[in-house]
Amino acid sequence: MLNSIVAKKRLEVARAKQQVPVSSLRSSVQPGSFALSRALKAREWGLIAECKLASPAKGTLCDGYSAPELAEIYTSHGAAALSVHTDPHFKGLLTDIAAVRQVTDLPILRKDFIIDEYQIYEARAAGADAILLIAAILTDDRLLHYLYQAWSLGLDCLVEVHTREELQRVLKTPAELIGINNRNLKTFTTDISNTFDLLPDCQGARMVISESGIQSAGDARRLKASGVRGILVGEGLVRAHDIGRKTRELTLHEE
Ligand SMILES: O=P(O)(O)OC[C@@H](O)[C@@H](O)c1c[nH]c2ccccc12
Repeated sequence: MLNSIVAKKRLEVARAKQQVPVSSLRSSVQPGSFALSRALKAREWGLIAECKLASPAKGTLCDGYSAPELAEIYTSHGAAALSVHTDPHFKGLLTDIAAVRQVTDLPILRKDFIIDEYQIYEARAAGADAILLIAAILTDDRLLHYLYQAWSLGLDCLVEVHTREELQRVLKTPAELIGINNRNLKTFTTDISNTFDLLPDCQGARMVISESGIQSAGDARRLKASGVRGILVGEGLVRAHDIGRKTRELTLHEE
């Protein structure tokens, strides 16, 4: 599945480059100001709430709300930042970032499969503050190159790992934000114990975000107690009976 998504992504990027060449995209970009890392540093605990309308494994997850409608709910209920899917397998579009930007001042992470520098310019041109870099689909050289490329545009990078081997590779880079994905991208099953397993290996000044499969305030509390700085949650929010209330719950607002 991951391989087929990446193969389609290459075609998608090739088409986009034909429509808007990298030179014009580059000249239209205003640098960002590292809003995601600033927001996370300003608090002990942060919820990155994801606008996730569908997933390849489960199909439609949310048909009652659009990405900007979800963004408004998340913003008014205390999320620290937003993640916006821009890949079609998740019913996402690049234009969703600009639409979400219209309704919120929170930092926006572009959630996609970044395999080309072009997508980093696209992300910033669309108004994103951060990108996801997935270690499993990037070589060491590319990962490092994209990190510096993003930073030169004032964009933060959430660098995602699922295994200890990926984490060791990422620890050799200066990545500041590490996302431990609890979802195995090959089987799509989730288990939050993956965060507890890998967390002790994350040394230094890195901030760790636990990603995927997080459902309850209990999960959030256990992750916070273990030293994680925040969580990235999609399904647990969009499938909740009361999305605003679930958002508030995962911000651990009462504590
Ligand atoms: O919906 P969940 O289980 O809360 O997961 C959110 C987020 O972590 C997930 O969408 C995600 C994390 N990394 C990814 C990489 C590709 C696609 C999707 C993802």
